[in-house]
Amino acid sequence: MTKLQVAIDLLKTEDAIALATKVAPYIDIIELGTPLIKSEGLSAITAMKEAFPDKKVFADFKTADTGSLEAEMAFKAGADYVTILGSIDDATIIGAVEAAKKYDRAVVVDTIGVKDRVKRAQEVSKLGVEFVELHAGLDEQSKPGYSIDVLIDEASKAGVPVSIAGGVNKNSIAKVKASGAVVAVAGGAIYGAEDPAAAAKELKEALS
Ligand SMILES: O=C([C@H](O)CO)[C@H](O)[C@H](O)COP(=O)(O)O
Repeated sequence: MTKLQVAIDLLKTEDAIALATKVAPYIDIIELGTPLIKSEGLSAITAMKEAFPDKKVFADFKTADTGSLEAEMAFKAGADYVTILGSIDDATIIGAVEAAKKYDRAVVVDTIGVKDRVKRAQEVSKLGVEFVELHAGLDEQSKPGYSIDVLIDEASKAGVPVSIAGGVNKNSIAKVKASGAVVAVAGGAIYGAEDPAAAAKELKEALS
C-alpha cells in the first residue's frame, strides 16, 4: 500500500507540531521540510520524534556533501529517514547509507534537479537507499506548464521503490497510487488546506 507522507514546510517547530497533531491519524511519515530544519535546527527533529514516537520522522536535509556526517546528525537527533541529493557523487550517498546501517535508519535520495530521474533512481537504488524521491521542488512547480504527470509516468517506469513529491493533491492522488509509488508526499495540499485533517484524511482514504 502507498504510504502517506506530510511535508511540513512551515518555519516554526510549534506550528509544525500543531499541524502534525491534527493530521497524525492519517499520516505514516512526518517530514520536516528543509526550510523548517534551516529555521529551527536539529532540535525540531528531536521535538517531532518526542511528540510522535510511533511515526516515522523524515528529515529533508537535501545533503550535498559529508553524507556520513550529516546523516549521523539527523539520526542522532531522532530522524528515521534523511534525504541526500541524487545529483551529487555516489560517495556522499554511500557515506549516508553507512551511517544509516549503524543507526538502523534509512536514506532517501532526492532527485530534485536531476535531469534523468528514472536512470538516477535505478543507479542509486543499488547503493542501499530505502527509496528514491521523484521530486519537482516548489520553484519547479511554479514554472508554467508544470504537471505532476511527468513524475507519475516516471514512477511507473522506474522499477525501483520511489516516492512522488511535487504537488500531490486530491486530484492526482489516485494516479500516484496507480503508479506503484511506495510513498505519496503531500505538502501544500495538507498544510495549506483550510482543514488540514480533512485534507489528510481524504488523501489517506484515496490510498487505501
Ligand atoms: O521538499 C519540498 C520542497 O523542496 C521544499 O522543502 C516539498 O516539501 C515537496 O515538494 C512537497 O511539497 P508539495 O509540493 O507542496 O506537496
